[in-house]
Amino acid sequence: MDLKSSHVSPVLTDPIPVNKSRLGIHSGLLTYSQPDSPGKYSRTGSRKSAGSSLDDVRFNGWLDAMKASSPPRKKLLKGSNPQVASIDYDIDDYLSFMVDYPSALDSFEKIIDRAKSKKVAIFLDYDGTLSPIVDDPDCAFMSEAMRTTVRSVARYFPTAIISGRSRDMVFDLVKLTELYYAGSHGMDIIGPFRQNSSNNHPNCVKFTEHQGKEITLFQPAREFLPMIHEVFTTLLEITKDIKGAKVENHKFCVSVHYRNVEENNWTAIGQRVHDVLKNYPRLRSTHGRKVLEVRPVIDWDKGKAVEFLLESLGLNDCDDVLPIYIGDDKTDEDAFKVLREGNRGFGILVSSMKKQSNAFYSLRDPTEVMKFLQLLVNWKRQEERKHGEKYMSEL
Ligand SMILES: O=P(O)(O)OC[C@H]1O[C@H](O[C@H]2O[C@H](CO)[C@@H](O)[C@H](O)[C@H]2O)[C@H](O)[C@@H](O)[C@@H]1O
Repeated sequence: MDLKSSHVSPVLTDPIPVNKSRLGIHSGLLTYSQPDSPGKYSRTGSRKSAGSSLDDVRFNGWLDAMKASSPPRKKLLKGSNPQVASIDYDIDDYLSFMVDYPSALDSFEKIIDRAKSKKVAIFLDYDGTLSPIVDDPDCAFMSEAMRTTVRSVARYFPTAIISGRSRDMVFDLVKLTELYYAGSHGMDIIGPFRQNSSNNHPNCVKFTEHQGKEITLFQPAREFLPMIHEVFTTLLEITKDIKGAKVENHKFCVSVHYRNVEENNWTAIGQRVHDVLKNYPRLRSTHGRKVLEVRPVIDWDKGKAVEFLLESLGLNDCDDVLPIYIGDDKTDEDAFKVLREGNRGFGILVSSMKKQSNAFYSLRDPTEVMKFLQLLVNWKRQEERKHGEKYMSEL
């Protein structure tokens, strides 16, 4: 990706393909009143004009996806922690999944074979990767052991966290200054400053930290801030009567959680989000783990954020760089895809269930992620020790 030469805003101008087909499927019943005024930043009517039946089809697709993010549990492995929300271990499925996406722990030798004499860069998702999935998003804490491990990783490799949460929120959870952070699915990045790189992009602001370090703030969806705030307020209001619903403002995107909502209310929650978005053709919704994520329609995602950070780090088009991205949900697929298609590194999917992915390897849960990161650190330490010994013997 050459951000430098294009200087094109990632904001797309005409996001909604107009499909005129009418399939005549009736929509679900609304149990709430839509706000009279669509709000200052919305553009009423443009989605509605595509026909309500088309909306119904789209909505039904949403409902399927909402259900798909919550597959039924079958056989639970022993020793599961009851406080951890989603341990959907099905042993048979998991074993067949491992054939397609081998364990990164079992394949560690193979991985370091590729890493030898390369600069390894580490990209980490937060929820479900560094912290276990729990019922309350405010309580998704990472363990001290994981924090210590991530700190060691950052000592040896350039390391960034790329999360759907707001950048401030993910920093408050991780609390490590040694890393780079990208919040709101990569739409809010704090990265290193590099002259003559994508940092010259118009959406980049360079500034100097209090310790004197020059850094770059990149926010490609800045113009959406008031719109996102407005949508957040609306979604908060119209879901407040649904028990268990939770709406989070992540600055450049909004999360609507239904993990704690009774399944027979999922239609209502999906329908309300869907109806609000009819008034905002420049926003779309994606599916995470029992969460609908409302975000700007811009050509920017976690994959683009990886490319941006690699370029900022001076690691973009080198054959001697091996980026590794570890993540657990659909939004991480954009990053896996960038690495797979560019044949430049690989993704590791954190999952205990069978899934289709652009990743190459898998890890079952954050505990395995921590083991993998520790193996990487130990390997790097040994490499450095070997080089040190070789250097001394040559003196
Ligand atoms: O990109 P990520 O760092 O993985 O963030 C994705 C979403 O993570 C959070 O929600 C998820 O984790 C919660 C805590 O374990 C869980 O309760 C929820 O069901 C999951 O969807 C976060 O709250 C969302 O805003 C992020 O978009």
